Amino acid sequence: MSTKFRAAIIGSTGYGGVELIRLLLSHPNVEITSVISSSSAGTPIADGYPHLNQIMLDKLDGIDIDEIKQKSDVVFIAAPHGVAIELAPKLLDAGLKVIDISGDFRLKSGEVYEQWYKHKAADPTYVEKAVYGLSEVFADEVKGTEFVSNPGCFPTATLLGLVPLVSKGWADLSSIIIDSKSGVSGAGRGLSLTSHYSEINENFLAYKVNKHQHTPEIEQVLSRVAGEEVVVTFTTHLVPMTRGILSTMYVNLKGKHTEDEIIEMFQQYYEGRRFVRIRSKGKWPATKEVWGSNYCDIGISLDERTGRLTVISVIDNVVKGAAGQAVQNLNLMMGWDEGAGLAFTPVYP
Ligand SMILES: NC(=O)C1=CN([C@@H]2O[C@H](COP(=O)(O)OP(=O)(O)OC[C@H]3O[C@@H](n4cnc5c(N)ncnc54)[C@H](OP(=O)(O)O)[C@@H]3O)[C@@H](O)[C@H]2O)C=CC1
Ligand SMILES: CC(=O)N[C@@H](CCC(=O)OP(=O)(O)O)C(=O)O
Repeated sequence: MSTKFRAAIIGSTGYGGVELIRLLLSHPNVEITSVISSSSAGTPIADGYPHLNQIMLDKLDGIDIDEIKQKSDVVFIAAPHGVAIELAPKLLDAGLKVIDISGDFRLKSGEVYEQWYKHKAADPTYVEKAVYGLSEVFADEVKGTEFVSNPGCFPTATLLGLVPLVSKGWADLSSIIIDSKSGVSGAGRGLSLTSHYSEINENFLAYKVNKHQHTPEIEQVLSRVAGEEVVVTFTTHLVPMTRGILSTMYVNLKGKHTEDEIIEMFQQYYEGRRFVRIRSKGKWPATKEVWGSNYCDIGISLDERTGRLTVISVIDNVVKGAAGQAVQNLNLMMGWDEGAGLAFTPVYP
């Protein structure tokens, strides 16, 4: 009998789910014991994803809490908003560990969740239990927890570029502007007009301006780190590529700091955290440099004329922004090597 930790994936037929399959298939401590679909139970997962032929023979299971309990130790939920609100409490009550990659348990205020997600909020008892899994910042809280709420893709890229500055007290908290761009896989596999080839090819557009659901998530974390309320301006854009997020953050500094000093402070903040790489002076990262990997690369530039800092952060939205960080969080929860199953090089070119 296998002694590996058994994982089930709800939403395994989506982009986040299928990336979890890719990562967990090579995880040394984990075995995928159930791939779950709410709409295609009984069919082989490779029917919808032929790249899994001869790699994963499993048929999709339906959603049955008792069966999931029999078959697994941890459940990843990679489904649209609202699904985990119903399922996570049942899975936790059944004694399972849960890692939810949707936004359902990220916001501590139900009122704020309902305002931004236009959906009834989760039971506050379970919201309280959920640990926000921004791995490099909240690792101590993730260690040993049963329930992780995985951060959103834009917040992951953005917060990793802002938290060191805010925690050090070097940022003018009223000045933060975030300009983010995402590849189309961030919108999931479902068809929609904006992800339609002829709409996005040779195109570049802003969307959900001042209305993006990740705004309160970014503000919640920055406020917590700062110890006072932080409000940001956050604009998202869609770019004609498949994977990748690039976030550019503009921040006025409090006090005088040189660029060298700021780069060194970032390097110290992330010392020993292998998945965050701070670029040296004059070097800025590109999405291709993290493609298919769990890295977040950050470049920093100080405009000495204005005293304004520019921080540029890149991730692969499906890996560090979703499935990769979820696996990193499982590793932290279990006390395993943080990089287990994630120690691969970005795909280049
Ligand atoms: N794509 C990305 O880069 C990121 C996505 N996320 C979040 O992760 C979640 C999944 O995203 P993504 O994989 O891109 O989305 P997809 O649209 O690609 O996949 C979502 C999957 O959820 C399943 N699903 C739909 N309805 C239900 C239901 N009622 N119960 C259970 N499962 C259901 C569907 O599969 P089936 O019909 O087979 O059940 C579908 O394949 C979302 O909440 C998203 O916001 C977070 C960070 C990054
Ligand atoms: C390109 C694109 O459409 N991206 C999605 C990201 C959604 C996501 O990953 O985050 P949640 O889990 O918080 O929904 C968006 O902007 O809504």
